[in-house]
Amino acid sequence: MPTLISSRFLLLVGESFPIRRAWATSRSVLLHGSVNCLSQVEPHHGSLTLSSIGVQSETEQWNRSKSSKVKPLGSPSEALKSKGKPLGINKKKAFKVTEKQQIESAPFAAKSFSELGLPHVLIERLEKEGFTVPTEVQSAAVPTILKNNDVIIQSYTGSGKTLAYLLPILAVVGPLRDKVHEGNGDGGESGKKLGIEAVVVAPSRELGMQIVREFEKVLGMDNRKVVQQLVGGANRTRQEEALKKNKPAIVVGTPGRIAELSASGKLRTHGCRYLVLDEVDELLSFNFREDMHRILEHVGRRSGADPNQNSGKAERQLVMVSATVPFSVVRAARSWGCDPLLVQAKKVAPLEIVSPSEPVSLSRFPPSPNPNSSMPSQAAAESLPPALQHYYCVTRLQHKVDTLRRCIHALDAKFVIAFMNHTKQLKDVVFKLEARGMKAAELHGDLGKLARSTTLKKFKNGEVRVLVTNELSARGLDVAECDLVVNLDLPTDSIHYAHRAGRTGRLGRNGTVLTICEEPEVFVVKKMQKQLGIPISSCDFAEGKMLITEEERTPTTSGSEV
Ligand SMILES: Nc1ncnc2c1ncn2[C@@H]1O[C@H](COP(=O)(O)OP(=O)(O)OP(=O)(O)O)[C@@H](O)[C@H]1O
Repeated sequence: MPTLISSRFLLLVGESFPIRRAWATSRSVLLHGSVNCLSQVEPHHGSLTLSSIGVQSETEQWNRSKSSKVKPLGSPSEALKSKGKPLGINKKKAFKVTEKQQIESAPFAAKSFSELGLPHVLIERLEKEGFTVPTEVQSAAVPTILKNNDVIIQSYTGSGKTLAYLLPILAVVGPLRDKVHEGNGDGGESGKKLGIEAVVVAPSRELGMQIVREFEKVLGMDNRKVVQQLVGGANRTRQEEALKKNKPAIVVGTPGRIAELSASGKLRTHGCRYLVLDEVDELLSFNFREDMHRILEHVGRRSGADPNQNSGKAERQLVMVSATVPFSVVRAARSWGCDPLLVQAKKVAPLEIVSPSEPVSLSRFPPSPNPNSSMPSQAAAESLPPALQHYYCVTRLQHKVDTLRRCIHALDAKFVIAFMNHTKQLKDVVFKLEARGMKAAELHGDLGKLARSTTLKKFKNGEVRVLVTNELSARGLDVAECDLVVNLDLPTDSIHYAHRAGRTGRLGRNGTVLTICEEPEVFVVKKMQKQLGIPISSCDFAEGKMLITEEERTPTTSGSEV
């Protein structure tokens, strides 16, 4: 589209470019792994890393002076180096910059799991499964939860929040637990006799199943019956039978099914020690209101205990988890938890925002006492993995799918998630992509459980290249290889943008996010760019290449000023 980009400075990836554009160009180099481009940059600046080009702290970079575009080389994390396997999605094309860039951006703390107070047997299991170094948020969360604190865990997508709560639970519950805890409560060799000891709630079946698999991975095949899935859409009678037969110590499920089983008396959770709310901001949305109320009132609450009394609160440990923690979550934590702490990648702090007497609202982002609160935007900014690169492309509605296809070819993306807002249109996009020879499949809530899990399996094993989906897949879905996220429709706000974007660039890997929009929608992209404090560069596709448009950079403002 020459007319669209003619007035701006244009970068054609793989061709010559002036060295003064090193910052923007370096991003393209990393994106495409083009040795041609690299060779033109290196003689002037030495080898580049993510931090050296400022991508790791893009917000900072964005706000800083334009003259200091190339930073000095930082030292790679020893912790990740010791893992010995590169995380890159472009492994085959990798050149020396790529590995350093990935190491730099990986969220690992320079610690081992043994420093976190976990039992030896659990650490052995972790090592067997290839988990040798905790991520930063795991290093902060595990000891904090082990000390019996109620917590909110907030860290960006793909930073390992699941293990951050799963490990301290397994340190106390089930066969891998610390023997110190053996004499506690009713006691029991495998922990089974104690009944349900941990309830983990997730907003979707897919996420629930994924959490179960993570538990099973750590527990090992022999112990996998310690955890039981209770997701909606699955056969309820079979779940009830499994509860009776296996007597699991941990259940993971969706709010509806857990509340249903609890109300019917088939799931007894009054003696439960842990209640985990994964994707808590989603769980507190209006849709889940009644079920969440039942769960919060019953799990870990002995019958007869007054929920308004502190004594009632202390019976269970509450763990709330999300990449985005809006005001409503802080309020919920204060109301339902006991002096909860906020755990982030490198810090643990008390919640100071709302007085404990304030009522909990189970609606999404309720009006806060401070109408100018920038909490949602701040939360979104902190939820983004640092190694992501963000672009937008302007096109007409009828050309969106073609732009998607050209983008996939230009970036040679292998695992693509394309988001839309309306379920009805997903099929049409799949049809168009397949007609052009690209393997695609739709994934949405109207499909049955089996169809959903089959599609997801096919996507994960590479049979399907493009997963066309809606908000269902925006949260929690962990497909490590996902290298491209495309917004075919604009997300409703920066929080939704952050969760969609977070399906790529997981655990320090590279990732690209492209928003395909029409001209009148560009202002929305600009607004999200400001709210998130990230650069979202304009781009186009021609001759199988990505053209990145250099735009005038305006300083970002905080979310509250937008
Ligand atoms: N210490 C670790 N070492 C290696 N891999 C890890 C480690 N911790 C987590 N992972 C892996 O990283 C991936 C991302 O973890 P996880 O899904 O828990 O991220 P998350 O922060 O919960 O993301 P989201 O916010 O999108 O739900 C998973 O595949 C997980 O198995």
